[in-house]
Amino acid sequence: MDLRRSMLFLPGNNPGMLQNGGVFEADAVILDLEDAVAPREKDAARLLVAQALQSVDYGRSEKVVRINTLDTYGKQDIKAVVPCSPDGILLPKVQSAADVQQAAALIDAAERPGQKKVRIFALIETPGGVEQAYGIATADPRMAALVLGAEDYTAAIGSQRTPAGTEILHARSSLVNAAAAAGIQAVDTPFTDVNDDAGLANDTRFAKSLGFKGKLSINPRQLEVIYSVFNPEAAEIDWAQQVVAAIRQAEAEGSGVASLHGKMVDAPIVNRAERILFLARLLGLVGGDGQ
Ligand SMILES: CC(C)(COP(=O)(O)OP(=O)(O)OC[C@H]1O[C@@H](n2cnc3c(N)ncnc32)[C@H](O)[C@@H]1OP(=O)(O)O)[C@@H](O)C(=O)NCCC(=O)NCCSC(=O)C[C@@](O)(CC(=O)O)C(=O)O
Ligand SMILES: [Mg+2]
Repeated sequence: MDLRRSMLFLPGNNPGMLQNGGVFEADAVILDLEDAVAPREKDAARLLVAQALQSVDYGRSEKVVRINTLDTYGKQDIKAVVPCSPDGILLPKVQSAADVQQAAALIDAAERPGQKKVRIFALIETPGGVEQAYGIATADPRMAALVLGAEDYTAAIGSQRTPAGTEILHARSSLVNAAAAAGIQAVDTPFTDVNDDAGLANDTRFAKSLGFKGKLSINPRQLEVIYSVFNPEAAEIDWAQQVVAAIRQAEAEGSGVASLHGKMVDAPIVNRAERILFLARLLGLVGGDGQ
């Protein structure tokens, strides 16, 4: 499992933000050539992003480039940035499996021999994309995650964002289900008020409860809040350790079901506990044996 609690957007036309993007310890950075960049700045931003990929140390952050749609500047973007070894390409406004397959073929042609395969992240931000989410998630082996873009999506369905998020519940759940069925991750839409930490925490907790594995961010100040939600809490880790201990003891006694504080522990509960311990191990919160 790759750690993508938050993916931080860095506007591709802002040399300062591109340069500093490695210091925030985001699980992923997204060097943006699409909506953060005005049309007259597209060529300059493409050069800047290609240069940043080769010269800036983004540390442990996964390096992802959001390109433009393939019917605008996207083909030029792929040609310029893929040979600079990004870890992934975020495709905006994906509507169908064919969109992913067309991009995959272009990426394939642009990769240098021996280069690590570039993953694809599909930004789902249209009603058609939501309808086709499973086909998109399974369109190509390069697919790493489905990512929700709620601003474009709500504009397209003629709705408005609200704090409760009722208007995007269907899209959120559709993405989570499609991604889980395809065995990839779902990453939630950004929270656009960078000064409302409480609102961000609520929105992130809700996204996590639906099954999202991470959330986009647009400002480094949002990372700590998002991490605090996605990181397993001490009580969760403690529960997971007790579950694993209980099932081990039951198995030693020849049973596949255990009881913990009066509650049944069987395979799905153990799977959930193991996911928590896996994440805790990745984050160094427990040792290699889960203790
Ligand atoms: C929001 C704001 C203007 C706030 O500015 P503020 O000035 O109030 O920020 P401050 O916190 O005061 O900055 C303190 C220090 O942090 C530095 N700093 C800030 N942000 C940084 C950053 N991202 N990376 C590195 N550094 C950063 C800053 O340079 C300063 O450094 P320094 O001067 O050295 O102290 C700013 O963050 C920003 O521009 N964010 C990126 C916005 C963006 O990428 N949008 C497009 C992507 S979303 C999208 O497209 C989604 C979607 O697809 C979804 C859909 O469809 O639903 C769609 O279509 O909408
Ligand atoms: Mg968008």
